[in-house]
Amino acid sequence: MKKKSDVRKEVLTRLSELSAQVTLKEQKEFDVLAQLSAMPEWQNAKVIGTILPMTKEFDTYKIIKQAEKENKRIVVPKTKPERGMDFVTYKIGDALEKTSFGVKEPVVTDIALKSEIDLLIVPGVGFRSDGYRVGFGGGYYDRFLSDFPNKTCSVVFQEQLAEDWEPGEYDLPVSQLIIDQLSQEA
Ligand SMILES: Nc1nc2c(c(=O)[nH]1)N(C=O)[C@@H](CNc1ccc(C(=O)N[C@@H](CCC(=O)O)C(=O)O)cc1)CN2
Ligand SMILES: Nc1ncnc2c1ncn2[C@@H]1O[C@H](COP(=O)(O)OP(=O)(O)OP(=O)(O)O)[C@@H](O)[C@H]1O
Repeated sequence: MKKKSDVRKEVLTRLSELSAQVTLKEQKEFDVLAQLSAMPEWQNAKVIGTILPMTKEFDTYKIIKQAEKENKRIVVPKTKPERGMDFVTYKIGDALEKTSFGVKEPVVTDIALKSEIDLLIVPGVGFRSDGYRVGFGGGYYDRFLSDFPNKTCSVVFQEQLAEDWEPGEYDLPVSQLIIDQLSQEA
């Protein structure tokens, strides 16, 4: 059994390697996007929660562009003191500011109610196949998910799968993982 901190380190190394393979990473992202946008929960969603990505993360701009094409409202996190987050409307081109952690957040804050977010795409570093996740260690999503009423999923590279660790008392699984189907040799 591994510690969550070791899983985080191990997966971040694999994500660095994947980020260097720009074309492979993009192919994986388009593969996952195709699976995601075929889901009934995506098709029925009016409001979708996602993130603004850092370099090693899944390029969620692909997801945001697809959602805009389908006239869906996109909301992304705006962090607050005490490890809280609001989800605020984001459209491509909106003004952003960088937090001390290095994540971009919208300047303007048009906050969505939790119950308005039909589908929340939860970020993470490592994932067990049953949906338990290791994040960057902020605990933001574990807090947010504790009373989130709607569908959750995560978009995941095969490189992020890590089974050999035990979730902690606050950890909550996402209800569905969407994993790239590209073979490692592709
Ligand atoms: N792209 C993206 N946005 C996201 C997340 C994410 O995983 N990915 N988050 C997913 O949760 C939230 C931000 N996550 C964070 C996780 C950890 C720390 C953190 O450890 N902060 C340190 C200080 C770091 C610094 O300022 O350099 C600390 O608070 O001690 C901050 C934010 C919201 N936005
Ligand atoms: N619902 C909660 N209430 C109080 N503390 C919490 C809650 N959820 C998580 N925490 C605390 O937050 C800290 C970070 O949690 P953890 O290591 O699980 O973060 P993570 O899953 O990697 O990050 P994130 O959820 O932001 O992606 C831990 O100390 C944990 O005890």
